Amino acid sequence: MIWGRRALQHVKRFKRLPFQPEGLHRCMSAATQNLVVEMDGKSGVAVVKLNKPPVNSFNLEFLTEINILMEKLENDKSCRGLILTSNNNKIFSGGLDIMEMYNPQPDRLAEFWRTLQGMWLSLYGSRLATIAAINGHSPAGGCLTALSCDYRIMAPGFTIGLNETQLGIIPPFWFVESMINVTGQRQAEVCCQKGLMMTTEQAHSIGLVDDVVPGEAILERAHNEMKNWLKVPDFARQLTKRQIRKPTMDRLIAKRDEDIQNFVQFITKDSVQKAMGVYIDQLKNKAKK
Ligand SMILES: CC/C=C\CCC/C=C/C(=O)SCCNC(=O)CCNC(=O)[C@H](O)C(C)(C)COP(=O)(O)OP(=O)(O)OC[C@H]1O[C@@H](n2cnc3c(N)ncnc32)[C@H](O)[C@@H]1OP(=O)(O)O
Repeated sequence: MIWGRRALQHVKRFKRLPFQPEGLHRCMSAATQNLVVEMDGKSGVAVVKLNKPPVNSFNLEFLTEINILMEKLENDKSCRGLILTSNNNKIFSGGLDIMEMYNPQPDRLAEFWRTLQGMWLSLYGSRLATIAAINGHSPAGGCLTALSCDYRIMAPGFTIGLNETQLGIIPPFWFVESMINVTGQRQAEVCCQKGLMMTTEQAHSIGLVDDVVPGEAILERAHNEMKNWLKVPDFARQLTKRQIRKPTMDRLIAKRDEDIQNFVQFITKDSVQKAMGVYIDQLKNKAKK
């Protein structure tokens, strides 16, 4: 992948701090502008916290940061597992940054979508064992991110779902397939068509979420679950994951350009722009109240 100038600026910002002793093992902390990363050198588990106020929404720059970090972790032989969570204990991620899709410049819009595809491909196809510790609301693109992991733990009191149809948007086939692969066809049919935002308990009952744990205990639970995943020899786990996920990934890889064109054509329609404007006004007005 060729990174643009903006992306390279982010690479420079990703500062590696010196190894620091933590207990008996070494722990590395690092930070980009919008990500907090804690790497435990002994267990090989990286905890990545989304840290982009106010709602961890994914814009082009944030997605680029995540892609660069994923590449670093994939290439780091000592890293075996990734726990993805939020630094904001109320919102895991508000999904795609709606401002990227409102009055967009077509070139940036296409780059934005390609970068989202890249993020999904790297997380969904990661060699690492991946656990989403969902410690807040997780609509649309936030839900997709969680669906891309191997295991999901969610705190009660929040909502999650692919709610695109509620916004008059058709969820792309790879969003829907991600849901089907986790919940099964019937549940995916219902929740994607209706654009359901489910409570933690509802999500658990359809298998979208594997475990429900109070927010304050979610990271500890994620680390314990990670130990189970890392008991399996890496190569066996990785090749099995690849075998299961490859057909879904291949479908996007084969249609990547077509998918970008569809997205750009759809988003730039006058009717969609009008609806987007109304939705943004509603969000801003709600925030003011
Ligand atoms: C052919 C295929 C075509 C298209 C496919 C497109 C697929 C799209 C996928 C998506 O992910 S679309 C985005 C969907 N996300 C949402 O609809 C979430 C909307 N937000 C919320 O529901 C809530 O904001 C919340 C995330 C639950 C947080 O609620 P809270 O009450 O804590 O915060 P508040 O609503 O006051 O928002 C604070 C602040 O943040 C702004 N905001 C919220 N969400 C987004 C977002 N997704 N993108 C950009 N900005 C967002 C909100 O406007 C407020 O801003 P302000 O303080 O400046 O007013």
